[in-house]
Amino acid sequence: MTTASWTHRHVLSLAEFSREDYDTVLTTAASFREVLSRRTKKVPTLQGQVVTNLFFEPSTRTRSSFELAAKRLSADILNFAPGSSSLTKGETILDTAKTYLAMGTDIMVIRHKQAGVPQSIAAEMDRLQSGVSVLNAGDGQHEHPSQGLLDLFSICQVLNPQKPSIGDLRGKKVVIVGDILHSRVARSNLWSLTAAGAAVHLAGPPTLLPREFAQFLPPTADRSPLQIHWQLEPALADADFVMTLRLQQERMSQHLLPSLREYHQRYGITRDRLRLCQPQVRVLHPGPTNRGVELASDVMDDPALSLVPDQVTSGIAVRMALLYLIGGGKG
Ligand SMILES: N[C@@H](CC(=O)O)C(=O)O
Ligand SMILES: NC(=O)OP(=O)(O)O
Repeated sequence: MTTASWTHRHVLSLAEFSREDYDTVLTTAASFREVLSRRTKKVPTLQGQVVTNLFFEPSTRTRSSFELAAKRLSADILNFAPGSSSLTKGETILDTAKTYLAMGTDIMVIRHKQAGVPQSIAAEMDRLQSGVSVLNAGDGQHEHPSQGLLDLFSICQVLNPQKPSIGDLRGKKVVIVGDILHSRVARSNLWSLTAAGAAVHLAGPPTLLPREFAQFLPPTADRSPLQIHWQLEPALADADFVMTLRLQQERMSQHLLPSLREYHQRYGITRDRLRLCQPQVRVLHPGPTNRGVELASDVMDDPALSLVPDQVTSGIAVRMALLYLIGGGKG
C-alpha cells in the first residue's frame, strides 16, 4: 500500500479532498476489505498508537466501526462516554480533548452536535504542535466525511468490484432524497459525488430542500450537475443509485412537515417508485433508518436493492483506510 500522495493530517471535510485522495482511500479500503475476509483479520499497522473516540452525540455504527477499525489495525482504543464523564462536572470539551492528549492519544475521532467542534480541536492540537490527528465523525449539519467515503466505496464497488475507483461514477445518476437541509451526510456526499462527475439530483420537500440550497455549497464545488426537485418521480427517472436520508428531527426547530405519513406518501422510497429507475438501481441509507418513513421496509431488506448492510461492512474497511493513512501508513 502506498501513502506517498497523502498529505492530510486531519480529515475534517471532503471539501479538502482531491480526486487522487478519493482514489487513495478507495484503493486502501479495497486492500483492507481483503484483510477483513481473511481468517486472521488483524494487522499490526497501528501497534502502540492510541485512538480515542470522543462522541458527544449518539452513534451506533460510526463509533463501533471506528473502534473495530482501530482494533483491526492493532491500535489501543479509548471510548469516551459523555454522560458518565467529567463533562457533567463542568469540564470543557477542549480540556477533555487535552486530557486525552496527555494520555498519549495519537488520533481523535470526534462527533458533536455543533458544527465546527472537530475543527476547533484540530486547530488546538496543531497550535500545541501535538502531532495528533482529528477525524470528523459528524459535526452538526456540516459534514460526515467518513460516511461520504464509505458511501462512495459502496457505490464504486457495485460499479467495479475488483478495483473501485472514483472514475467509475462519471455520468451515473445519483439521487439524494429527503431532509437535505439538515443532513451532514448529504453535504459530504455532494463533495465526493460532484468530484466524481456523477449527475447529482436532490429531491425533497421545499421546507427541507430550499431552492437556494445550491448557493450554500462552498464556492469551489462543481455546481453544474446539481439538480433540485420538489417532486420525487422526475428525480428518480433512470437513476442508478438512490440515497435516502432520515428526517433529522433533532435539528428541526419548527414544524417543517405535515405528518410522517404524508411525507412517506410523497417522498418515501418504495418498490413501486424504484421502477422509475434503472433496472439495476441500488438504494443506500446511512442509517439509522426510520422504516416506513423515508424507506419502505421491504426495500431496505431486499438484498437485490439495498446496499445498507454493505455500507456498514464497507465502513470498517474505509475507516481502517483513514486510520492507516493519517496514522502514517507505516505497515
Ligand atoms: N447517522 C448519520 C445520519 C443520521 O443520523 O440520520 C449522521 O449521524 O449524520
Ligand atoms: N450513519 C451513521 O453515522 O450512523 P450512527 O449515527 O449510528 O453513527
